[in-house]
Formats: sequence, C-alpha cells, structure tokens
Amino acid sequence: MSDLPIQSIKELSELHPKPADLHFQYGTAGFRTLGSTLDSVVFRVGLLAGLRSKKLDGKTIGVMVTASHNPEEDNGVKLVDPRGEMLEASWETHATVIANAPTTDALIDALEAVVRNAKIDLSKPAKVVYARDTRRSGPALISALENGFKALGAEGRNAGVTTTPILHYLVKAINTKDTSESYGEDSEEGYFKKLSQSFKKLTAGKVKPEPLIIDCANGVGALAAAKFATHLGETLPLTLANTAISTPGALNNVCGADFVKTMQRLPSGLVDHLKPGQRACSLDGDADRLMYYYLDERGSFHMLDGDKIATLVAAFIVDLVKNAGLDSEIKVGVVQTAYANGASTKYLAERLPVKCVSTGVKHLHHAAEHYDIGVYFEANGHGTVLFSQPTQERFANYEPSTPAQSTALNHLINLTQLINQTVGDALSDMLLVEVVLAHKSYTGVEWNSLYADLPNRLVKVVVSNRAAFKTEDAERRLVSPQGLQAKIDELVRKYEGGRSFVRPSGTEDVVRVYAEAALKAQSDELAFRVAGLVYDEAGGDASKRPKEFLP
Ligand SMILES: CC(=O)N[C@H]1[C@@H](OP(=O)(O)O)O[C@H](CO)[C@@H](O)[C@@H]1O
Ligand SMILES: [Mg+2]
Repeated sequence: MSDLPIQSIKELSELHPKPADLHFQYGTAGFRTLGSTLDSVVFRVGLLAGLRSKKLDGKTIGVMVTASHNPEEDNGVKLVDPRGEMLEASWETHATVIANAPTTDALIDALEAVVRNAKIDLSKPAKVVYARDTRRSGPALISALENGFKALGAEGRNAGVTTTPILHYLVKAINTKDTSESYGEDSEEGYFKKLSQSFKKLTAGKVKPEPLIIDCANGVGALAAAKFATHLGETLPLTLANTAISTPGALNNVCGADFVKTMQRLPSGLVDHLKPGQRACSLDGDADRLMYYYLDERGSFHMLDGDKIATLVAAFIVDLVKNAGLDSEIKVGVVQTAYANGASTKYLAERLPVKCVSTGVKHLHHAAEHYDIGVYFEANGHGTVLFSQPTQERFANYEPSTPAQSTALNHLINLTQLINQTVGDALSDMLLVEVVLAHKSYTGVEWNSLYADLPNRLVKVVVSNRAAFKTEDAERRLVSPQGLQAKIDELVRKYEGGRSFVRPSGTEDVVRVYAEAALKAQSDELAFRVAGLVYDEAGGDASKRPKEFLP
C-alpha cells in the first residue's frame, strides 16, 4: 500500500480554499449551487474521482460539470461510475464529507478516512474522463478539477464541451473497449455514428419525415444536435432553435424542457415558427431531458411529456417482442414515479407490468434493471430503456422462424444500439420517438390520442422544516406529520378521479403537492386545498398564508 501524495494535495488545495460559511451536499444531481461558490468543491471532486477509480482497479470514472436546467449562474458537478451509471450511493456520503472539510488538514484527514473505510489500494492507477456544459463558470471549474487530478496523480481525459449523456456514453465505451460487451467507439464521433447508423437502419424504407424543430435551450444540446443534423442528413431533417450558446443570460431562459413542462407552453424562439401539426421538442441545459409538443389547428398547445414518451415506446417494444416470437420469454416492464399522470399508468398497466418508485433517476434506473427490458421515464422527460445483458445475448443467438419475426428481431437489435442505455439522453430519446412515429405513421395528434392526460396541478409549499414530512409506498403516502395523510384521503374522496400526494423535495427547500382529478378546475382546487392543509399542519404563519391556498 502506498500513501496519499500529501504534499501535492496540500499545495494545490491551498489554491482552492473552502468558503467558510457554506455547506455543500451531494444530492440527487450531485453538487449543484451558484457556480461562483463551487471552486473548492470541484477541486475535491477531482481528488475523489481519482480515489473512486483506484478503488475500482483503475477503471475510468466520469465527471460532468453542469447544472442542467438550472439558471445560468448555477453550476454543478457529478460523478459517473464505470458502467456509465450514477455514482454508488455510499460514495455520495464520502463526497459530502470531503466537500465540507473546513481546512486543508481536515481535507487530508477526510481523504485518509475514505481510503481506510473503502479499503482503497493507492498503488492502483486512477483514470477520469470529464466534460462540461456551456456555462461561463465552466472553464474555471474545469481547471480546479484538473488540479484535483494533478494533486492525486490521476490521469485525466478532457472530453470538452458536451452533453451529460455523451459523457456517460464515453465512460461506458472506455471501460468496455475491446471486450465482448463493447459499447461503441470511445469518442464523441463514435457516439454520433452509432446512433445515426442505427436510426438509419430502423427507418429504412419509411416515409421521409417532416422537419422536426428542436429547442436547444441555448445550451450544449445545440452543439450535439448540429452534429446529429450532419450525420442524419435527409433521413431526419432537423431545424435547430435556441442555439445561442454564447449569449449571456440565454441558457434555459424562457426555453428548454423544464420551462415547457412547468409552463405548459411554447418556448421562446418557436412562437412564430411552429406550424399547426408540426412536431417540435425541447432539450434541457445538458440535453438529458426531452419534451415533445405541437400546436393544433386552433393554435392550442399540446405537450407530449415523459409519460407520453414512455407509453409510446413501451407499446412499440412490446409489439416488437411479440412479433419476434419472444413474448413468452422476454418481459417488458415500465417504471414510473408518483408524478406520472394517472391516465398513463392506467393505459400502461392494462398492457404490461408497471412499477412506481421514489422520485429521482437512480431509483427508476435500478428498478428498470429488474426487467428483461425496462422502460423508465420521469414525467419531466428524463428516461431511457434498459435491455438486460441476457436479453441482448438472446437477441444475438435467437433464430427467428419467419421473415416477420426476423424483421422484428432486427429492429430490437437496432434499438439496443440507438438507445443510450447509460442514462436518459434527450437526443437518443428523440431519435427513438421518431423511429416509433415513422413505424406507426403517427403524427403528434395520433400519438397524443393514445390516452388523455388527467388534469393535474403541482404546487410548492414553503414550510419551516420539510424534514418533518416523511413518506412511504414510493412517496405516495405520508407517515408524518401524523394524521395528515388521513385528512388528505378525506379530501381526495370528494373529487371524481381524485389523487393527491405530498412529499418533501430532494432538490429545493419546499414540500411538493401533486393533485389530479377528472376536471381541470377540480385538480387545481384539490391541489390548493391539500397545500392549505400542509401549510397549516406545518405551523405556517397565518398572516403569510398564500391566498390561493384554500381552507
Ligand atoms: C416533481 C419533479 O419534477 N421533481 C424533480 C426534482 O426532484 P424533487 O425531489 O421533486 O425536487 O428534481 C429531480 C432531479 O432533477 C428530478 O429527478 C425530479 O423529477
Ligand atoms: Mg438535465
């Protein structure tokens, strides 16, 4: 066992002092806060990434510097494990401890504790691949990260400015290179080639689609979408909007997938361009979330969110498995959260197994791994499809008995190539949606008519202590504060098609209330009544009670 290079860690750590008054938390999306406060955190993540790689025998770890759909001033950093997945949960705690060590000496102690507790052999090599989005705080944070690698003697590979899902792809491609499970060429170019080629195979002979407009949120998705446009050419004409990546203040501003989902209206930049019936979609600031939409003949906006995508894709895959003659052995399942629209859950549950898990992509991802083919999407448009290794092997050795079975099997194999199975990937998901629409000859209208969304409403309640709110049953029921769930149940019973649940947010200091009901006015009323209950129960100041919260 060798030792930590204490001298070099000390020297470089002095260049990245921790702000005394701030506490950092490795949360659902890694560390995420004002970009100007993250210098020490990112330096230390560089150290931790090196240790994580050593722990895993020198496998390559990923680091992504992004704050996704957050405002432009924010930034963030998260680690990616060797198979392209999110960092193992136990290391989130290490990350938080290391980020908060007040001094360089305390940092060294914290690092030594991690080395001891995780039994890390420091003589192993350390390799990290890293990237950032287009935020202006990015370059300085990347320098801090590189100092972290330098301090530990880790080997870094800079993947430049790219999307979060491409970084996840790279991590997996690097770690599976020259193995039987090779994920593809370990370069951005390899990613574009892999996805475009499978898209072309899947849409060969189909009618050439109308141009698709992509709202790139003025973020890094604009760069990746432009590369796809070149690779895809006429097979999928793309019109890019909101591509102003260098304009200060433009990122995610009145555009992007989160804006569209929250505001349920067109993003800026599309308002005068979208023709009735034309398909458009929005990416978020790091291109891992996707929202589709269209305007009808009267100019009304219709949104096709993560639930609609899950439904479209799951139904398509179920059909392919059946047509390939594999339905008796390969089971397709869907994973959602409580925020999934009740109408989507009903539609899906009539056709295949559906599981509900706690909010946060890692929960969905892990649950989806339990199916032969697991489809998971959050309503906000983050999701993907996972094909288990045995399923992929079965595809490879299966012998179809009819030409129709053979065609379906080939489509399934090409889907395993088209879909970024490491993480939700807006552009890969977009290609997937386009494949299904082409196969089904669906327009947005037909896709949207698979089921009608139940009207719903999401409300934030600011409370003094959101930790007092504890849930069970995949966050669908409150166990504390005591008695509150019974009151919610009593209210919900009064509304036709009513459903409501309350949970503390994992990313904001609020409690979220979700409600749906058969009619829009009722879903709003139910949400505001439950919000009122929550506010009062949490001891909210009566004089500051938001006026929309009903008694
Ligand atoms: C209602 C909602 O959209 N919640 C989001 C939000 O989580 P909260 O724990 O609800 O703050 O951020 C998560 C991370 O991006 C995302 O996974 C999740 O879907
Ligand atoms: Mg994102």
